[in-house]
Amino acid sequence: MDIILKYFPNLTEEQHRQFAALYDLYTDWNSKINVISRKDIENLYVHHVLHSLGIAQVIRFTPGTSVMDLGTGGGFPGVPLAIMFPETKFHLVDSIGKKVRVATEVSQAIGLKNITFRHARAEEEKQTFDFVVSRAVMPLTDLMKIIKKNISPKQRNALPNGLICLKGGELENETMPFKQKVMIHNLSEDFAEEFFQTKKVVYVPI
Ligand SMILES: C[S@@+](CC[C@H](N)C(=O)[O-])C[C@H]1O[C@@H](n2cnc3c(N)ncnc32)[C@H](O)[C@@H]1O
Repeated sequence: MDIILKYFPNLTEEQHRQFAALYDLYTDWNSKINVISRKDIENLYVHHVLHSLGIAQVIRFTPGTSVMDLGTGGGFPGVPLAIMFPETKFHLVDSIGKKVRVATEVSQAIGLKNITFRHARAEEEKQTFDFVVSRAVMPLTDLMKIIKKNISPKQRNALPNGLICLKGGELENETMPFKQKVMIHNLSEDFAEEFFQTKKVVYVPI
């Protein structure tokens, strides 16, 4: 938890309480339904919570914005982002029902009001959003094909919208089709310590 405060020292009391509660909740749920590798649960704050918040280093979602988390698993990056941006609406989608259950239970236990869930393949989700976020789910080009239908058409003077994902490895080929507009942000070591080698936030405005 200290590592979250190091990078986000201005949390409200409510956010502090919510982040602090995650450890016991995920430890408990993870012993019943595996959403985080069991030996990694000790690293919950660095490998999962802080890593998810890497997206908050790149974009501050403005109040009223809507965000879908595609392939959220046990709630990453969606749950930490929903705590960080209480005025933004998050919709977390995953094709594995028991993972969605864990994310739902954790969110209810900490009293998150700005979050909804869907147990479905993202291909079936028809709602539109300002942004889609995703961590460790599929290559950029596959994500793009799926989410084209989910990004709200841009209005005149609209705020930016697009796809933001946590990525690792060689991105040259993966980002090639989006070369002109892709923005790549390197996370610091604390934010991305060894986790899936995903040390970059890739933002493709649409
Ligand atoms: C490696 S896990 C990552 C989970 C989470 N994003 C995280 O970083 O902890 C990949 C997740 O994507 C989900 N997934 C893969 N393809 C999907 C699809 N087409 N629609 C919805 N969920 C999908 C899987 O069920 C799985 O939970």
